[in-house]
Amino acid sequence: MTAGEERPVVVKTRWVSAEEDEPSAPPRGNATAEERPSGGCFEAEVSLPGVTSAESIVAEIVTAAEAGAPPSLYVRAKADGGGGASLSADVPLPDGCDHREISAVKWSRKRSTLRVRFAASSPAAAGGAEDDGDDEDGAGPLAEYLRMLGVRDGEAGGSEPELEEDGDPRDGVRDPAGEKRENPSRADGKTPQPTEPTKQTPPGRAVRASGNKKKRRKNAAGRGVAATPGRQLETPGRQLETTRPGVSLSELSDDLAAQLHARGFAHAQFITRDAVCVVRDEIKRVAPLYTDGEIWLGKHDAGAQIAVKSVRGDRVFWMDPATADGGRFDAMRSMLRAIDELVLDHLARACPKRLGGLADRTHAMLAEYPGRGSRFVRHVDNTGRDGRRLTVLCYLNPDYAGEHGGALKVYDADDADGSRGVEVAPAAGTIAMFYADETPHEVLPSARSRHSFTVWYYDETEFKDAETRRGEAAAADSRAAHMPSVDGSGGSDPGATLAALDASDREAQAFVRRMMTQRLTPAGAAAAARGLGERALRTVATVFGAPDPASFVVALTQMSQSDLDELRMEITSMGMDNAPDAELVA
Ligand SMILES: O=C(O)CCC(=O)C(=O)O
Ligand SMILES: [Fe+2]
Repeated sequence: MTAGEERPVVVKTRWVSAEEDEPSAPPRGNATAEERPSGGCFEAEVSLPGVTSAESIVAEIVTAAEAGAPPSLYVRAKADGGGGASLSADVPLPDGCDHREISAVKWSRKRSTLRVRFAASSPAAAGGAEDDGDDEDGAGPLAEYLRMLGVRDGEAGGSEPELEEDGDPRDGVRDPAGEKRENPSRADGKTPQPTEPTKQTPPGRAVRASGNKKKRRKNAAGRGVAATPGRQLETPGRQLETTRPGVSLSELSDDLAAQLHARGFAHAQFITRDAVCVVRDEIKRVAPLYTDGEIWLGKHDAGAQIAVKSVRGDRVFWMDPATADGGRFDAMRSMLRAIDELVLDHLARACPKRLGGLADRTHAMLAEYPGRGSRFVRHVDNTGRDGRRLTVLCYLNPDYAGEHGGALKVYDADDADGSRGVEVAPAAGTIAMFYADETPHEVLPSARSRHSFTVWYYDETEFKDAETRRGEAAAADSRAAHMPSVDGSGGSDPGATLAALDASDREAQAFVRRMMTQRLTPAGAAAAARGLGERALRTVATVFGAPDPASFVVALTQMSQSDLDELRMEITSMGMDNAPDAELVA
């Protein structure tokens, strides 16, 4: 364990027997750290004196750079008051503890302790649990859990007493599958606000919607979809906005337009639950093709596109027309046609000022938030004038219930402190839309798998301007491979964002990932940085906020381990803290 710089951090570890781990079991004597019981779990309790909110804790599992070193639970936090002392603890995880399987997390605000339980690995899993060099899961579920704790813990207090409870350590222990969890959103509907990251959702391979407007209008009969009466969903402590009685496409458009006028976003029941089931059945076929949703870390002109699960936890698949037209996605295509008609023919007329210039759209992005607290922190989709004007989502969750969490939370464009967010349940067939260039929104932690698809409609003029800028940038710098290509010329696989990254981007990305998921020494990090190509190093320096590549390498060599840890944590928690020089762009 490494104690923090200014305050003592006490770490207690122990093996917990299966009986004690079972919430309904009567208390038993604890197993000691040495006696590993069969079944049960390994528990690490980290006391963080002076820390009063889970929001100021970042925790992750790090795998050491050196072969053979055990993975560890690395916790860093800021104490309140007096300049906010930094605390950190590095808890090596013993053999027999599956560092990939967090079975419970509890934050006790009263005692300022964070308790994390890991499943005991089965003999077969124990072998497989060794670091295989795949760092994808490094910052995984624990960080997400902590975000959930942050959501539940806070000033408003009250509705989730187990988080504040001292006493029996079994209190408040959570089921990672979310089975027994209450809605992870705070009862007052508020979510702790990261200072707002500017963030965009990637258009992927953007395309013009097939055909011209007239043709689309002709095709968009909306067959196979029908609006139906909505229902109200309740969740402990608050009511989610959901749906309203179904109507025709033009009536639906009138309603949505009125909502857009009044508050900048809109939602309604769009397709039936049955239609949702058919679509879900269709998209099962592409399930293996989903890849991690990515965000852009860095600035507009330099950065790396990477997956940061704690910021954006979905997996996505871009459905290009060739796939959609392949004859196997009839319901999906029918739904898209109906949405095109709704937006391009009805809403564009009803909201001429903001939507009158809509012409084309991106491919449909299928997304799944896999549960386990996966979320997408508050962001605005289009902060770079990339042409996207309207975001349209349709939710594909036939059995959604409020306690599953995962609500879309939408804020007024001028709601800087995020106090006036409205939650929309991702219930089967609900359509939601908002202005892509001005509406902050987030996906609250989802305890269950949550499916949706999204299309972004372009404003023609802004899009053309963006295209011109991209053309210029591409001529100057082939990094334009990052940017959407309207004609699909950037590659043949719209799902594989990574494929569009050139070699130096990949190099930069690998370095950033390594920095975020492995506990490198400063010398090791500097050596790795020196090994980067010139352009990758430039990108990486920008991501880490260095003025230039050389200073970045020098800074790494001069850093202490705790400086480096701090830097890593800053990057890991981007989006929570909005590191000052960085933009988050998805
Ligand atoms: O799924 C949602 O409700 C919103 C997702 C989102 O904000 C995005 O993909 O940019
Ligand atoms: Fe978004």
